[in-house]
Amino acid sequence: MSHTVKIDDVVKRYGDFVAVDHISCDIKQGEFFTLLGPSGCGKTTLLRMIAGFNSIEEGRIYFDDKVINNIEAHKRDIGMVFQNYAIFPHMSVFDNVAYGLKARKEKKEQIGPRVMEALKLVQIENLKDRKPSELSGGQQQRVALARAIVIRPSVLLMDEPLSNLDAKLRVQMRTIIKKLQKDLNITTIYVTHDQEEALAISDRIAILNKGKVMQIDTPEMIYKKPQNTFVAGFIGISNFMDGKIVKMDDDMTAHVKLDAGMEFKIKLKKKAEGNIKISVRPEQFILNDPSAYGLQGEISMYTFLGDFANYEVKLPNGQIVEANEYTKDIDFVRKQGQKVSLTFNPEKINLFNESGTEVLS
Ligand SMILES: Nc1ncnc2c1ncn2[C@@H]1O[C@H](COP(=O)(O)OP(=O)(O)OP(=O)(O)O)[C@@H](O)[C@H]1O
Repeated sequence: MSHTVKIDDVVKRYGDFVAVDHISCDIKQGEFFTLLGPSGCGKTTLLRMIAGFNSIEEGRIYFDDKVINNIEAHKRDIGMVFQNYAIFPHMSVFDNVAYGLKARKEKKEQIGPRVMEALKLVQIENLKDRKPSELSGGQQQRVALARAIVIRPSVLLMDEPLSNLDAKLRVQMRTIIKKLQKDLNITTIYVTHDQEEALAISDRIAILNKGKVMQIDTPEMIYKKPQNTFVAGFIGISNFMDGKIVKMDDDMTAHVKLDAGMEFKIKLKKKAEGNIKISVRPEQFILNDPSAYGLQGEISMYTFLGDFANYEVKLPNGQIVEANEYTKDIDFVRKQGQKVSLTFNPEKINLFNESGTEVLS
């Protein structure tokens, strides 16, 4: 049975530098949980702490209700997949996968069927006699995956397993990994810097920045309801605009005036005043004729992208925003230099405090 993993206020320092800065999160049994963030945010360091390759200086990590801080890596019952495959070049595919079972002194008659079962799960049973040098990158990564799951680990850890593969193979492999993870129901912690991959593959994502957790949520909530401007800016495209709350009604409706010249009303979770920031996704802008109410702008660039067009729109204050519009009919594609008015549904945007650290809407 696979474990829950509880990370409780853990810290890792390299000298004065804090690589993992009081991180906490609860990972459910069978969950596909991803650590996502820019380079150097501490995701590999945290994964290695869970694996037992890095010491845990402060805080605790639990597998179910057992503290694992002082348990050696090879006794933690984890499977690991790395970016560089880390398979043995002199051994056949079969022997690579069998290695972990032999090391655990599994019964001889069990090894063959278990290896074949794992190879079948990653769809490379026909390659069992090949050497790694006779395999493509994607096939090598399947060997690494088979080797990690053959021991039936309680927790599966993966560190950028797809980043050495080309784009098409990455998409294929992530589907295989996701399906395999669900079929085996193994609690999985996955590290990536690729936001699309994280959104596609995860049950929940922890967004990290500078060693701290910025948000833990489902992919959909991370995209639609970022808790701060870091997450809004890191995931997908967000147009940030400055403004002011000019009036607050008793029912928490804020009257907002944007510096770029438009007023709108938005329901907030709590009372607020003064300067604020909003973020608007390109697909949330509604483009209208210039006579209509909204932010008045001029299209400074457009890119036709098949089912939608992407426009850069220059606002009167000089700011350029990105807006997308579906192009069911090519005749409706707007052109450079054309004047437009932009509006949005306030329920679809996010409003943050001035420093961007807290979502207020
Ligand atoms: N052994 C070490 N000694 C000193 N600093 C380290 C060491 N290992 C990592 N760091 C630093 O800790 C920070 C976090 O590193 P980590 O490898 O966890 O980042 P990451 O989020 O996985 O980034 P990437 O996506 O680039 O792999 C980085 O700033 C890194 O330079």
